Amino acid sequence: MAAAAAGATPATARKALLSTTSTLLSSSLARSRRSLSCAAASATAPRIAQQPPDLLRWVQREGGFVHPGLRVADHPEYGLGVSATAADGVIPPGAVLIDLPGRIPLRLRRAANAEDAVLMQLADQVPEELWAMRLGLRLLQERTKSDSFWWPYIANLPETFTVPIFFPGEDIKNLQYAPLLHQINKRCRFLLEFEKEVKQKLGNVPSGDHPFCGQDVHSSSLGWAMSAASSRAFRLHGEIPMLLPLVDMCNHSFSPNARIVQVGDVDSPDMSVKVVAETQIDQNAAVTLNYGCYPNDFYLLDYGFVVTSNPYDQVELSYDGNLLDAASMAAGVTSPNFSTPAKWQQDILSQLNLHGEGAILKVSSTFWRYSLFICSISRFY
Ligand SMILES: C[S@@+](CC[C@H](N)C(=O)[O-])C[C@H]1O[C@@H](n2cnc3c(N)ncnc32)[C@H](O)[C@@H]1O
Repeated sequence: MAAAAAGATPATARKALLSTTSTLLSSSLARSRRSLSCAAASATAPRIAQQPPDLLRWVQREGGFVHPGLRVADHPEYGLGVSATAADGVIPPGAVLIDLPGRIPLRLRRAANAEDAVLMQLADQVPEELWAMRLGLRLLQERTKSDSFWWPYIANLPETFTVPIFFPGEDIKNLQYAPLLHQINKRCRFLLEFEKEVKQKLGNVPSGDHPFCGQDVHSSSLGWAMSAASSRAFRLHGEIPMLLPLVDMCNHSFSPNARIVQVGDVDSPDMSVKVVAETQIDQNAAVTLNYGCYPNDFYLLDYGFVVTSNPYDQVELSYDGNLLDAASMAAGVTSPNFSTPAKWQQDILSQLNLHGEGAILKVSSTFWRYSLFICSISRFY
């Protein structure tokens, strides 16, 4: 992801907020199942439970199907992953790899009782673009229950996530890409504000209706839950985001060897979610899914990784005449006129969608489009 010549940033305010926020969000996530306090990120994130139950067996016990030639194993770079075993021969295209009955996916549902009603009221306070926080609230609710049906799933989740809201302030600053910084900033600010709203709401709730079993919820536990949902949820029919145990152990590839198929409507009793082999899967090969054709800033923000040579990557460029004038003067140009372009120059900027309030040019990383941009700019001056 290349850096863009974007507008000036309110550096001091942002620095202050981000350093406060990252300190707050990277406090530690305790190992105890019932605790909602949070831990600093590490390269190979430990799981919520030190010795989590076997996820594959749990899925089978709850009526799901797992292809006998599959296992969950460490991936050298991506954490855990699903892969084919060495022993069972190749898996042919079209084979069902995983089949989850409707009771296994975890999603936010309309309120069935008082504690769910409170949860829904909190979820309704979350803007739609932060859908992962809504689903995260549901996950957090299950994480606090001592008898959660989903405990074997939750126990296998990472204790920490490598998404930028948990980066130290210095690392965030080094990202140097204004649209991404804006999103990180927005999320951090939201978490700090939402923590207050949650505390206020829960302060008036009778203990029996408390959606988190009376536990304190703070920005780092909310951040954990939001990151778990953003990096692991899938939207299938009806665009309802769901956490899909075991399926979400599959890592991402733009050339995946498997795909997800939803069978039946999300509310129908016979709904199920399958993972089906798209291509032959060789012994020991990783089972991969395509998480979506998104640019790298999206992948970094929601998933905490970037894809090398991402064909969907793009950068946003904006034209800030004052900033360019200031930079030119700092570089020794005596009278730059970036801030007062002539009519013909404005026309070129307009063609590039760089003229006018809020104008932004999205440039894909494909070489010829960069070249076109550079040619246009060099014609400009
Ligand atoms: C849906 S989970 C997959 C299971 C995960 N590896 C685990 O250990 O639980 C998505 C996360 O896996 C990692 N991941 C998946 N695909 C990746 C890839 N192609 N490159 C780097 N990291 C990847 C990232 O940490 C991402 O947030």
